[in-house]
Parts: sequence; structure tokens; C-alpha cells
Amino acid sequence: MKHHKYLIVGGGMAADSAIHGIRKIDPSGAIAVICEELHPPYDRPPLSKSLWKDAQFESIWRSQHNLDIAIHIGKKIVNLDPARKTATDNAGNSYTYEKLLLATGGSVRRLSNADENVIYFRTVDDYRNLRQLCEHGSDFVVIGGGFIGSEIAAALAMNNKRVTMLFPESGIGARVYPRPLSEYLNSYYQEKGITLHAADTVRSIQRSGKKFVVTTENGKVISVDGVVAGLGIQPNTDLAAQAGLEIDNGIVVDELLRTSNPDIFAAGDVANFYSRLLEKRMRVEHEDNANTMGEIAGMNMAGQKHPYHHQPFFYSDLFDLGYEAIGELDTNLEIVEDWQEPFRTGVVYYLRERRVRGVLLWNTWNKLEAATELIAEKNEHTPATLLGRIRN
Ligand SMILES: NC(=O)c1ccc[n+]([C@@H]2O[C@H](COP(=O)([O-])OP(=O)(O)OC[C@H]3O[C@@H](n4cnc5c(N)ncnc54)[C@H](O)[C@@H]3O)[C@@H](O)[C@H]2O)c1
Repeated sequence: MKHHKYLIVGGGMAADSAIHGIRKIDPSGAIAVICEELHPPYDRPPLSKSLWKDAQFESIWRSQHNLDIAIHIGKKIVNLDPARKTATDNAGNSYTYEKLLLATGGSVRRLSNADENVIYFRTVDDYRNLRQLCEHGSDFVVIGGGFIGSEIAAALAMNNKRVTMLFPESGIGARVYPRPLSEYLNSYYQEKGITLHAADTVRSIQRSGKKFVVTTENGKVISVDGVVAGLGIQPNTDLAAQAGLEIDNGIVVDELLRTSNPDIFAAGDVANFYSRLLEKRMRVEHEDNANTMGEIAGMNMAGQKHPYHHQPFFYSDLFDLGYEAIGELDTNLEIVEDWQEPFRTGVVYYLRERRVRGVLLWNTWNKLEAATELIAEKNEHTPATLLGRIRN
């Protein structure tokens, strides 16, 4: 039985940020990290973005230099007993703790009717597998039109691969971007040489020698060298549920990022928190959330009382288009589009009850502060009060 003041379950970006958060406050309390993945913490965004351009692979690893932690790679906590403050891993090792963090992240959604060699893209191993396929392969199918689908399709096309995209919505990023922008992205991706099958899904994916044969519900048959899928994730809540913690679309945490057990915290993709600014509970699956929430959780585990009031933030690169986004980007909200140059440069506002809840800064840079203030000020708006408000 090993005792640690702090036990961190998970080895992703939220876990790594929590280590740094703890060490800001407590320079010497014993920290153990139990990391199911076979790698120490690394940055995920480069896997679908900069590593396909000019970034060096080694740059993804996050530094734990001088932090004095015990990291158990390839181990999974399978039992958590909050009454005894004890966690047990899949090799039968037990760990006791004073404060525990659940940074268990999410698991990729999979297709039921597909060959097992489809790459459900999320980890560094998925990146390596795809890179290996790229060495000899020239034709790829990308399934899903969300963040991973749009970024990986662009990355492959920029690396001179022939790409076919397949997704159930009418347009790329349809859950996040307003319809005209999503439709523009369809034509933009086609201009870049990508074949699109929108409003279509997979009937089956089978192996034929070294090739994959993808058959769609609309009857298309596509033979390729590799299939990559980004179908969304599901929060890993099994351990929290087994420990009797409150679950509701993720692990429910309070402002201080404590679960329904005050000695157990949660952060990152798995945590469902209340956003005072957006006035709703939410679970956010972006890097910035993992980093900022992880750090605050770590500081609070070490005795601080910092409420988590950060606004959700994310960004993406799609060929030569890029953007930053803040707040809640949901196409079910009222949308005000303000294009300086249609679909090349502009700002999109997302409103609920006449207040701005989210801002998409499309090729519009250094305006994050203005967008953040607009959400925080909580004034009522109409299209007339927003048009021209934020410009490059
Ligand atoms: N730039 C960023 O912030 C960024 C980049 C990459 C990934 N991520 C995060 O990583 C996670 C995973 O990304 P993702 O792209 O997988 O999720 P996503 O939720 O962005 O997109 C999921 C997509 O899956 C597709 N889909 C679902 N079921 C399908 C089916 N049966 N057949 C075909 N398509 C189907 C839909 O097109 C949907 O848009 C997300 O939480 C995302 O926020 C973020």
C-alpha cells in the first residue's frame, strides 16, 4: 500500500496541469499519477494540427522537470473506495490518498460495423499509426465532420493525400458554425481537392488485402489505404460511478471543482461544472479547459479556494483559415454574422435571451479580450448593436 498526499487518476493535459497547480502551492507533498496510456502527458492539439505542418514531434511532450512526482505508466485505477480513501489499479496495487483528482477524460465513440483497423483519432499512438499508413498510402477516408474530421482531412490533403470525407450533417462543423459558413467550408474543402459525402453514413468498412472498402448508406463504395474517424467522445465516468459520486453528463463538480465527495476533485473533459458567466452547467472538451481547470483543481487540492470561472476557449486551423472562439458556440442559439469579407474574415455572435454567450473570431486576431468582455458584461444586444463591434 503506497500513501500519497495527492493521487491523480489520468495522465492527460488536465492531469499534467493539476500537477503544476499543486506544486505552485505545495512544493513537496507526495504526488502520484496513474496513467493508463503508455506515455507521459503530452499536448493533443499538435496531433491534428501543427505536426502535419512544420512542428517537431518531440515538442508535444509536457515537462515534469523538477516536480518530483511518481508516475505509473500503463496502469489503470479499477476501484475507488472513498470511505477508505484508497484506489486500486489493474495490477492489484493499492494507493491511499488525502486528495484525489479524477482526470479520466473521454473515450472515442466507435462504429459497430467496421474493421478493427479504423483509426479513431485521439492519442499519440493514433497519430503514429496514421503517419505510418501515410508512408505508403495515398487515399484516405475521414469519417466525421467535427473537430477531428475537419482538421485531419485538411492535414492529410496538405500532405498530398487524396481524401474523401463522410459525415451525417449537411456541412462541415455544422454543430458549431452557422449554416452559410458550414456550406462555404464544404465548397472550400472541395476546392482543396477533398471529395465530400455529406448527409451520409457508414454501412460497413471491410478489409480487402491491404485496402479498406468503405460502403456508405447512400451506396457509395470507396477503396482506400486508411480510414480515420472522429465521432466524438464519451466522458469516462465508470470509476466515479462505482465510487458513488454524482454523475450527470460527466462527473458533477462544484465551483471549487470538488465532486460530491469533498476530497475527490475532477477536471478536464470529464468534469461537468457550472459556468457562472454562461449561467449553465456544461462539460467542455477542449485543451484550454483541460489546462485551466486542471491547474485550478490542483491548487484547490493543495488547500486554495479558487472558484473556476473561466470562459470556454478553443481554436482551430483549417488549411489557411484559422479562428479563435470563446464562450458557448451552439447553432441552436440566435446567430448574428458580421462578415468583413464573407467567410474569410469576420465575427459570429451567438445569443441566448438577447445576451451574447459565444463569439467566433474567424481570421480575426487579437480580439479575444473584447469578445470575453462582451460575454461578461451581460448587456442585451440586437444585430444593430453588434455589427461592426469587433473588427480586425
Ligand atoms: N480544435 C479543437 O478544439 C479540437 C480539435 C480536435 C478535437 N477536439 C476535441 O476532441 C473531441 C473529439 O473530436 P471529434 O471531432 O471526434 O468530435 P466532434 O463532437 O467535434 O464531432 C463528432 C462528429 O462525429 C460525426 N459522427 C457521429 N456519429 C457518426 C457516425 N455514426 N457516422 C459518421 N459520422 C458520425 C459527426 O459528423 C460529428 O460532427 C471533441 O471533444 C473535440 O472538442 C477539439
